[in-house]
Amino acid sequence: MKIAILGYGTVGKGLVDMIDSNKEKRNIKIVSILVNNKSKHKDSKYANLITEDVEEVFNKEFDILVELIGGLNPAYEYIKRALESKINVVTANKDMLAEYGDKLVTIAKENNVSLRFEASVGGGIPVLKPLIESLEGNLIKSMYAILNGTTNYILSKMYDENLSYEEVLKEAQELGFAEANPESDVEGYDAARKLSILSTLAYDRRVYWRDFYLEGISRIDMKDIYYAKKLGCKIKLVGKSEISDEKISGYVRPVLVDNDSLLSRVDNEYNIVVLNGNSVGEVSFVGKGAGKEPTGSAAYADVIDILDKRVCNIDSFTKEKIEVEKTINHNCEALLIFKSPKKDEIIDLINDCVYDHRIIDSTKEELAIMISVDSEYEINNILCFINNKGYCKEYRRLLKII
Ligand SMILES: NC(=O)C1=CN([C@@H]2O[C@H](COP(=O)(O)OP(=O)(O)OC[C@H]3O[C@@H](n4cnc5c(N)ncnc54)[C@H](OP(=O)(O)O)[C@@H]3O)[C@@H](O)[C@H]2O)C=CC1
Ligand SMILES: N[C@@H](CC=O)C(=O)O
Repeated sequence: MKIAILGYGTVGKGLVDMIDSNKEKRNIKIVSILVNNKSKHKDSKYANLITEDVEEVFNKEFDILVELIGGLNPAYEYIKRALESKINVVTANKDMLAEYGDKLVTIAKENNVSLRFEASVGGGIPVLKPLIESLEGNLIKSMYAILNGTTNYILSKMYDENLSYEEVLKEAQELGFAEANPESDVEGYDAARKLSILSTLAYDRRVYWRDFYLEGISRIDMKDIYYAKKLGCKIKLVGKSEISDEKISGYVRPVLVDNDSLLSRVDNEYNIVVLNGNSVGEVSFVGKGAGKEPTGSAAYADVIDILDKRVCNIDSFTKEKIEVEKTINHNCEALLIFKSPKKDEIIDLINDCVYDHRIIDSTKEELAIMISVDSEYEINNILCFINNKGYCKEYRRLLKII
């Protein structure tokens, strides 16, 4: 089996190492490796196969194209070209799947070749294959997950080691966890794209990532961590979606999770996906969600599946787009934090509106109150009243998973 690899960065190197360490078992020959800047790779393993010219790659003969460049362009053009030339494709590119999954799946089908993307969700965790194959007979009703290694790493280090957001983001970049533009990680886009891929496959409807409620971690500071600790919780960037009555609801947002919960035990670059099927009940998949070896392992598994001629059904991408409800319409708890001198007025107003609430902290600068309500609409109303009355313009809210 001959393969060409586009991209020789974190994941590309992880894949090449795995191919090499399994040489005795599998006969996979790398014919070409495309990079952006060849001079960076002059001392690399396989330096003789490295090129900056994509035509040089496509002039070679190969059975699988592995796309590990990232981003939409030129990756889309290269994947499309390979599929149209009846070449199988493996990719780790969730940006691409989330945006153009429907188009690419159609092209792959028309040309009778495989498009595999296990590494695009959950790094090294085998989750797409079990979802598509092992759980095929289940109706998946809901899922919740930690889907971004970089943000989980940042939140863990802020919590455990009191390190600043900026310091840990830099570390996550050096470790190869972060995207080329880390805004994708910290603003939650990456997690939302992964949640949309999972949701599309799980609910057999095309779920578009921008339709989820979306909030990242870039505004989480040490004060939020302080409140989380005080409440016996951690803060995690969680993605959640569910289907009911032909409607999907879903979000990616930072939430408080109890210290003894499943999510709370998933730290650093680890990810977790919990799926709820009608027959199987809850099943969880946990493992490293980012980094060279884990993601290389997932891409390698896709190559092997193609080599062994195992095909899987990913038609859900071509189904009609389904509407997504962004607001939580069942009971929830939230920590509201107000920066305002009008604390008494805010407390009185909350007293009038919410039966179940408790003050967590009240200092000269800040008031923190935990409230329990029947839906997120109530929280929005309270914040709207407070704002309209001019009591506070600067507030934050952190939902708690219950
Ligand atoms: N890092 C991770 O943990 C994970 C990453 N992914 C996904 O895997 C993919 C690759 O990520 P990662 O390995 O981290 O990225 P890197 O930035 O480490 O590597 C990207 C590689 O692609 C090459 N490249 C970039 N742009 C071009 C271009 N226009 N033409 C040719 N080559 C190009 C770069 O060349 P050069 O070396 O010359 O700069 C580099 O070799 C992305 O889609 C990412 O989202 C998925 C799961 C986990
Ligand atoms: N930047 C991503 C890499 C893997 O998908 C992450 O941090 O999870």
